[in-house]
Amino acid sequence: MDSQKRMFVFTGTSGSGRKTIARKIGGEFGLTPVISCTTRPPRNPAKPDSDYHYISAEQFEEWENGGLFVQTSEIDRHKYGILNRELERALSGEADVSLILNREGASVVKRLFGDRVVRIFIYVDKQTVRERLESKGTSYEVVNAYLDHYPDEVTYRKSCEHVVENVELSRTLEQLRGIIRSYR
Ligand SMILES: Nc1ncnc2c1ncn2[C@@H]1O[C@H](COP(=O)(O)OP(=O)(O)OP(=O)(O)O)[C@@H](O)[C@H]1O
Ligand SMILES: Nc1nc2c(ncn2[C@@H]2O[C@H](COP(=O)(O)O)[C@@H](O)[C@H]2O)c(=O)[nH]1
Repeated sequence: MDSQKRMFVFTGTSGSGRKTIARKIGGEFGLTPVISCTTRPPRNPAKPDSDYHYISAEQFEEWENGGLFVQTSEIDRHKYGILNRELERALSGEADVSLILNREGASVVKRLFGDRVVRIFIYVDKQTVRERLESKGTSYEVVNAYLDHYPDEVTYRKSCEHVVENVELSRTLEQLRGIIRSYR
């Protein structure tokens, strides 16, 4: 693997806007996204998004037993993990990479890759999470699951290299541009 590549890890509280931010900032800076596998069904099964590789529980278990994942986590009865080959492919390219992980995953990659990993903690308050998710039609169960995780998730900010509150998107993106440029 190329030791020069940075790994920007977007972590934080669920529903805070990490996917939106990672997509926009990743596009601007040409970051290579590392797509996780999950056994969670797509939010809209009729039109699966490209946020994950959606795989069966059996397939996940087989790959997990075969040691194919860098790390795995179980969240709300669903498994999530980054494949070694997916990360290696991303790191063998020309660009820095981006990952979206919970605190467990972020801690593992930090331990494995040290200073190359920059953890950016994105958060908003609980009420804002609820309002944003409800406004995009997210189910009651999913909104409540996100909010249940909030107290545990928010404590991880102290461990991260950067902490950004995502209130006004344009301001968040400006802050992030400054952060990413400071590593170049
Ligand atoms: N600054 C912002 N202002 C208003 N709405 C926002 C802002 N940032 C993101 N959103 C909206 O909030 C919702 C949640 O964003 P997103 O799906 O990116 O969050 P996430 O943290 O990746 O969630 P998850 O925990 O599902 O990974 C989306 O509808 C998104 O468009
Ligand atoms: N430890 C890992 N966490 C991951 C991975 N891929 C995503 N995630 C995190 O899971 C939760 C739930 O995601 P959701 O899209 O189902 O709401 C969220 O915090 C993600 O950041 C992974 O490979 N490892």
